[in-house]
Amino acid sequence: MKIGYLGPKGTFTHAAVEAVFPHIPNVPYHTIPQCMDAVRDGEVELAVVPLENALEGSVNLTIDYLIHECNLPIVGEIIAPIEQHLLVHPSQLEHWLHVECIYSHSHAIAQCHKFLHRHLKHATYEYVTSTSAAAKYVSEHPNEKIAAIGNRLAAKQYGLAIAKENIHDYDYNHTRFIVLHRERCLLPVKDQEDGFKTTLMVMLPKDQAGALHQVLSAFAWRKLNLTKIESRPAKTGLGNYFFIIDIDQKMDDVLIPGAIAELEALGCTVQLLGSYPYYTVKKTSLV
Ligand SMILES: O=C(O)C(=O)C[C@]1(C(=O)O)C=C[C@@H](O)C=C1
Repeated sequence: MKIGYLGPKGTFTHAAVEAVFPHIPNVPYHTIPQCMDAVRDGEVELAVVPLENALEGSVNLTIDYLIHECNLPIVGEIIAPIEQHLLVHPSQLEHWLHVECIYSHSHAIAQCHKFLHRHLKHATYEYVTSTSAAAKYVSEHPNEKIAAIGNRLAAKQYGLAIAKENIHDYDYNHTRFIVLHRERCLLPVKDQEDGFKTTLMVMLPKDQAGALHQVLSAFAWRKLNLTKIESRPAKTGLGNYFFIIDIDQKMDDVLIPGAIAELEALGCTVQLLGSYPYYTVKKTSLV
């Protein structure tokens, strides 16, 4: 068995994979869609990709590619703490306040806006596919006045120095990663899961007054606790949206199937994206 992840080596996704699947060989892919395609095409059995960050919100590319392009079931979730550091080539360490351009993943830059505004106002941003891709670029251009935002694992992997630690703007910084497989399956994880979730995609019937209220009632009167509801454009016309709904429990025989049947009776299209265990990674087991 092999696990694909958003690479190159040293991303937060890589750290999450190593923490939960330490004995399974892993393979880096350049982009989130490439990771998902690798599972669909059978190059790897599992893929781990970022889904949502506590400070910056959803990783839209993951949701959109999953819904519109590569419909794989979610079979697990990893929740990991995120610590962002400012990384520079060791030769630039003393001059980090003069870096002219910051390289990183858009989510990582967004998690550090207050720091960047306060200390590096003059710098421009270069958005790349991952934090470790940024670290790699900085390591390969020692004479440029540039820095990357990334983690300790990337600093070590690419021989960079940490100019400033913990530059994320709020202490509680965690990211949810989803684990994808071609079919529903049990994960090869030794640790006890921390709980279960069920994720649905719901498309409302067109222009119906109170439709969202009725959808929420189907969960509310069954006392199904929702941990997330988010809308994304259906990409079929202005005002057309689908909802991603996370329910705080495993698929059962009565309540969730009953809620789905009620939504369908209301004219909604419902798709079960997965019912899966989640694992919370402790700070010490990361980088
Ligand atoms: O670039 C990485 O290191 C990733 O694993 C991607 C990603 C993201 O997409 O949110 C993961 C965690 C952090 O929130 C920042 C970046």
